[in-house]
Amino acid sequence: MQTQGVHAGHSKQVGGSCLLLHARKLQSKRPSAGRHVAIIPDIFRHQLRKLGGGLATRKARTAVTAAAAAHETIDVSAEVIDDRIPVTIITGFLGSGKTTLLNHILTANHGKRIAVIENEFGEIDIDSELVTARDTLSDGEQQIMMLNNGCLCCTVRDDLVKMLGELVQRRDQFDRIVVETTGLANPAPIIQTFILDQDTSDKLNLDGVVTLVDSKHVEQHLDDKKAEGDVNEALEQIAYADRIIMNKTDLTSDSELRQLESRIRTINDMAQIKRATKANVSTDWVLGVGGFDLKRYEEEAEAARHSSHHDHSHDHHDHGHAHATHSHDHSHDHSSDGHAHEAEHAHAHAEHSHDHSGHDHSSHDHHHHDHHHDDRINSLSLLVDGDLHLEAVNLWMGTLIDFCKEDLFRYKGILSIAGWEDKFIFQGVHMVFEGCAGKNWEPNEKRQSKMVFIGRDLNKEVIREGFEKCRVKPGDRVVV
Ligand SMILES: Nc1nc2c(ncn2[C@@H]2O[C@H](COP(=O)(O)OP(=O)(O)OP(=O)(O)O)[C@@H](O)[C@H]2O)c(=O)[nH]1
Repeated sequence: MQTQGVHAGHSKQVGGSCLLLHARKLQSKRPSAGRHVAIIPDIFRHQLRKLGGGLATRKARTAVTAAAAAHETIDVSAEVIDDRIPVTIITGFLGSGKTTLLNHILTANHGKRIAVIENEFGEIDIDSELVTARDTLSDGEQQIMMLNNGCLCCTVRDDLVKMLGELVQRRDQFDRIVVETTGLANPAPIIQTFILDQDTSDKLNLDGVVTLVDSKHVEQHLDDKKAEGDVNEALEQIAYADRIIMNKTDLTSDSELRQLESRIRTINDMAQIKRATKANVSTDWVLGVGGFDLKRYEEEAEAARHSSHHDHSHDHHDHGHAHATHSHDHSHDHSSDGHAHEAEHAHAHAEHSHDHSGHDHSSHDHHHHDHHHDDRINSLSLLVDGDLHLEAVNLWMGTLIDFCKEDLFRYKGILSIAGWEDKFIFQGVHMVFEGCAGKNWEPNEKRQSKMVFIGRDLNKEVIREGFEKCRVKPGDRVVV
């Protein structure tokens, strides 16, 4: 049985406790801290009250409550093995290549035993027949379950929970679960099932959302004007993704692909993107994503930082980043004035990243600036140099989450809090927030805070200004 990353366990099982205890740890370090309520734990408690749990499991909450009642100290550095079953959601618009990817995963040589849940609208099961890989699997290996006659995100959501429960009973027969949604599924409620349903989240760990994009046809679906309140599924499937496969590249030109990638980036500046034909990507890249794992996020950011320092070469074929039309000047001044700026293109990704802290993005010739799309769903990446005031961040984040509510789809960040030796890592889905102390800032490491928000109708200007106001400015009194 594969145990999915010990780090995942650390963040998900004890996300709440490490955060709360971190505040206590600070108190013991600094006598003055006791007078001030640690703000991020406040947000966390607030969300727990509202949602009855979320990303923190019942186990974690019990541990926190018990520890708080007994005034005990929990070893927050202890790694907790996460033995929950990892689940990958494959989504993407009709015909984008989901079943093709599934076949690829089922036949690839990765040594993992996979159970599949296929969702189809109609009563007649066609999709499972298209999973040609099933013919090559022995009876014992066949774990393909069909959820017919309804969509996972609405009518058959309870069936999904039931089916997952059945799989949990047979967990010795496989290592992970892959769920293929219908082409018209809105991934949000499916994701929430894994986060908010207590029994499900206790036993299953949502590893990542992989979205297939039909590079030839997706734009027309993105442009679909929907009535107020209706979901544009193609947009939402991109917005919630941890991995995006721009499939069917054989049907499009390079310049179309660059243009599409720029547009995808404005919708989701958090996901990694790969171009492919026949969904032929490395299975490691789609399985074991750790998309909801704080430690993993920190590691990726770290890798991005190192690669940006040591390797400015780009593999255009692999990640297809739209650099051909960017005019990046890597000799520009990276010493920052520390202002919060919006990085409208992908700069902080494990595979490809730059540290452009503080430089003026408006001076770049970004290809997608020429192509204006009125996508109500988009992403905002912010980066400021220096430290942030704890209380200001608390207030700002709490207000933002409360105000945006369901319009805030996903967000992640790594913050530099004044007076804290370690980084603060957090992520959230709608109003479910999870955060925890990360690694210490290295002595020579530039302290800075970055955040990515993906949502609908986000008021970028207001969010940017709010973030900027959290910065510690020269002469500020820092309260920790
Ligand atoms: N030209 C081309 N065709 C592809 C590629 N990938 C998949 N296809 C074809 O596109 C069609 C749809 O692929 P599927 O994998 O069934 O797509 P899907 O997302 O599962 O489709 P639905 O279940 O209907 O939503 C099939 O005929 C595939 O063979 C590709 O990279 N290039």
